[in-house]
Amino acid sequence: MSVFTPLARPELETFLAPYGLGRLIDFQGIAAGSENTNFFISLEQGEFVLTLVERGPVAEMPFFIELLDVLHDADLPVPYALRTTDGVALRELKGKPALLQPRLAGKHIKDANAQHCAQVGDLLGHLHLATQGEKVLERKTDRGLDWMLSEGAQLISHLDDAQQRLLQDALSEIEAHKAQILALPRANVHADLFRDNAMFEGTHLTGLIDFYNACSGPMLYDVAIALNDWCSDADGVIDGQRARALLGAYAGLRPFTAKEAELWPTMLRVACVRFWLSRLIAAESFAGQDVLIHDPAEFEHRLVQRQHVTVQLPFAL
Ligand SMILES: Nc1ncnc2c1ncn2[C@@H]1O[C@H](COP(=O)(O)OP(=O)(O)O)[C@@H](O)[C@H]1O
Ligand SMILES: N[C@@H](CCOP(=O)(O)O)C(=O)O
Repeated sequence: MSVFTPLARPELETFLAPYGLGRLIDFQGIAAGSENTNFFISLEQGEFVLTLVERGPVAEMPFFIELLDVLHDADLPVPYALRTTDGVALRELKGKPALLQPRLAGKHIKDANAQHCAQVGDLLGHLHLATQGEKVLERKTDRGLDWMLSEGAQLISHLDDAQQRLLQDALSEIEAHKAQILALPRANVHADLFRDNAMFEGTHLTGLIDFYNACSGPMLYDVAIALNDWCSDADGVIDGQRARALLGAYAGLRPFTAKEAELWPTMLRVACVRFWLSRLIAAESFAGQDVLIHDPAEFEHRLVQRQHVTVQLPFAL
């Protein structure tokens, strides 16, 4: 489980009092998640989630709070930091940055179908429309192309021969296309829109959570990250029906450009490298600990399958 910082009822009651949301009825640590400590909190006035930020870009909490405010104001189903009666959003508990957010309805789904994927494409399109161009809130990702190149170069000797060839080819491709990728149309990107960061009621998308990888960057990168998770089968092969549903819904809101269509296969591979590397690093650094570790091989297989991309971007000449 991933409750890194346990909390006792009295300290929680003291922390929650300034929100003016009534007495604490119940609270429960959330086992899912791998970065932060989260609790479901029942107060007299509703259901909430308390997050203690454990690692990652702690100093950049004001960016995440501002971005979620923008998206909430755009009526997107995202959490946002509730304010105390004195107007404070970012607080501290047990020495960690702490946020109280509304609890969103719905649950994660494991087996996505084309309807789920269309909803994901639609939400991603709205997220990008709300933040693209001059509206973008700048934040450089800490897991961008330079990070991939330097971490990849360090990790490559830990891999077997076939894996080394696969990774080396992908790193060379990143190096060769870096400038073109960074010149693609930009917005704020979630950068981690996996099934375990979205919630559904039936086929209705009710929540997008976990914005701690959000940054400013190429919108196509976000589409590739989402498609790699939502539209892959167990062997990493892209499911054409789900992929067309996601891409079609997205393109209905924001048509892809010619340059995006050209870089699409490359971007799918870049998005595989990003999570193959972060999972390899997590598997090494958290080995033997009680922390949720995702299987790095899943992205190795997806990267193998992305060597020949048959699902093109819907792009009108
Ligand atoms: N605002 C929210 N509403 C409902 N559930 C939430 C909310 N925030 C987090 N959760 C639940 O907590 C789990 C872990 O949250 P997440 O942000 O993914 O953690 P981590 O940053 O540690 O990966 C999610 O899978 C979800 O079930
Ligand atoms: N969704 C990711 C985990 C989040 O990435 P991280 O780099 O912030 O750990 C995955 O499934 O690997």
